Amino acid sequence: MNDSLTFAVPKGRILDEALPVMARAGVVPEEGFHDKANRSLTFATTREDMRLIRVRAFDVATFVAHGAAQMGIVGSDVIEEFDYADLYAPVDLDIGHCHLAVAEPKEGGASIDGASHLRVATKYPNLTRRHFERQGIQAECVKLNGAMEIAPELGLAGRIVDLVSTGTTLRENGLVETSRILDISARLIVNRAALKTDPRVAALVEAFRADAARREAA
Ligand SMILES: Nc1ncnc2c1ncn2[C@@H]1O[C@H](COP(=O)(O)OP(=O)(O)OP(=O)(O)O)[C@@H](O)[C@H]1O
Ligand SMILES: O=P(O)(O)OC[C@H]1O[C@H](OP(=O)(O)OP(=O)(O)O)[C@H](O)[C@@H]1O
Repeated sequence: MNDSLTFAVPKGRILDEALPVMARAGVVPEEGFHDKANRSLTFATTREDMRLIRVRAFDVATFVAHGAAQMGIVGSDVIEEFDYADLYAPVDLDIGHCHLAVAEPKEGGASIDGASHLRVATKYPNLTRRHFERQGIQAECVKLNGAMEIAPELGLAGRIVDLVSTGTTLRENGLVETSRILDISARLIVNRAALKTDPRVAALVEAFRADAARREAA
């Protein structure tokens, strides 16, 4: 099997935590990867048969689900939002911990919504709709790609659904968390067809799994 393997990583905040985990499984980028001025999106690794691509977090799942990359690392928020049938997430990497939550203005601004219909600003419309449906509430989602926290103050939506880690962003924007939807951590993801047909993918899954088990036991 001479085809090159492609491993997708998110360009943002998970990356620093992911690199040591990848290294322990034998996935090590070549020089140039850490150079902030480098605009290249594809990088060689110390394995001749593997390259890395560095893309937006949501796009990691899309590349892997379509088999354009055989494997990658992404937050479980992204996996749950897309729910791609061709994605398999076999290893919890125990990094990138945060949670998805509903938040509203501290001063009760969300009360402008009716009881059975809400407008919510979020990057996660599917998870948001599912969460409110479970309570018999129809959520109208306004899709934003960042800075959700300013939406209530500007009257775009009464509530937001966003990621929370320390809670600082909510606090500094006058919001309070009202319910927790999902606990999140980063996962190794693989394309199901690639896992079945390429033994190198199965071997890498085992390497990540063994490392996670070692860390859990430590
Ligand atoms: N505050 C946080 N603390 C810990 N993990 C977080 C936090 N915010 C986001 N994450 C995790 O990091 C992922 C976002 O990764 P990253 O920052 O690489 O995204 P990105 O591709 O830069 O985002 P964007 O598409 O918005 O540019 C989320 O999907 C989530 O799993
Ligand atoms: O609870 P905290 O520790 O304050 O973290 C939460 C913030 O982190 C994430 O944003 P990020 O910094 O990734 O920027 P983004 O808005 O561009 O997604 C998230 O969307 C929140 O805004």
